Amino acid sequence: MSLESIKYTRGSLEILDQLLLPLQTRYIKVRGVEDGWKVINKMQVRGAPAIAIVGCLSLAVELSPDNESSKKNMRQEIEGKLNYLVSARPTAVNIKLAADELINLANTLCAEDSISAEIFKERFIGSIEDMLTKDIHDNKAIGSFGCEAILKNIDGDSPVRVLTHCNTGSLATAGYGTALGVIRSLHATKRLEHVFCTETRPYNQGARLTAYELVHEKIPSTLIVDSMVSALMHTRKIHAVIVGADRVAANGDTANKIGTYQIAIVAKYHDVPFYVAAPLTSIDMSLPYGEKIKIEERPDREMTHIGEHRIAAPGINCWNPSFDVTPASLIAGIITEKGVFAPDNLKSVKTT
Ligand SMILES: CSC[C@H]1O[C@H](OP(=O)(O)O)[C@H](O)[C@@H]1O
Repeated sequence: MSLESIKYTRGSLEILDQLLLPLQTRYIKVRGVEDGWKVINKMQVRGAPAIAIVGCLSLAVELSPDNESSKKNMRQEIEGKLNYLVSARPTAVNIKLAADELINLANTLCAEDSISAEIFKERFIGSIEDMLTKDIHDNKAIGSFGCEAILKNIDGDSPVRVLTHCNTGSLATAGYGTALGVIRSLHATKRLEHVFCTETRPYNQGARLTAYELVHEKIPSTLIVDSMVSALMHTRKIHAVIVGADRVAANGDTANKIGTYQIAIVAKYHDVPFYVAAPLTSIDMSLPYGEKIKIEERPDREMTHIGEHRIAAPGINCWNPSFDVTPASLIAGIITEKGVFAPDNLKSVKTT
């Protein structure tokens, strides 16, 4: 049983193959950018922050043994490889923003005559390695702010029942998680009565990954089928919904795992506050609203089969968008490492 999705030391990267969870724990070596692209595209590693971190670490591993190239050559290689990594999956913005920052860093280091090729490489790789520790730090802050936001609506010190969708925990980040980080913080402060997690068809991030994390940490939880959310809210008092994000547009519209939008609609109908938990690296201020977000469509086989077992009639057409967009009007707040913001107030915390 391991919740460590990423194992990294300078020059060496392994990722936990999430396609095999929860029944098998197997790590895969990532030797460079080609491997990085493949494990992201196949969803052996997934989750917006983890995609960015693993993608960039795959470049760091590839660069590490290079003691011959000039700064100029490294910089040229870097831009091409980062743009290639960004193409592995189109919806989550984190890897694109990380790539932009790293290309800017490479340009700055290249332009500084006093910086040797050796220092260039050290500073560049060090910047990527910092992503690991920053992500965990940011997730702990998201957890704390999210806990505060949910509990402020609760009378006294009674515990809460919450719902989450997909997987936003240690398996989707460098550790602790975003929406699941809020749930971990509620549990740690003894204010969590119960968490309900949806199975999240067709990849089953909830049934296979979130349930795995919750059971591992003995957090009181119940798995439900995606189509049970309205019945759950009709029969039980749910105090809040907390989900993650792959890309938040400037107006607060949020792309997240398919099924999120309808949960937000049901939450509105039942007057349950619906929160998005995401680091600032998931917010794309270059997109004015959610309709502009590119939604990845995945292979039919992810719907028609579970493993090698076919569950859908041969010949049926499939539509398999991996994400949908929840309008800002359905979102009570966006929980970030800098605090909780109204969806229409993101410009107060992020400009690019
Ligand atoms: C903190 S992970 C954010 C986000 O990523 C997941 O998508 P996928 O499993 O396809 O990478 C899901 O939408 C999570 O909410």
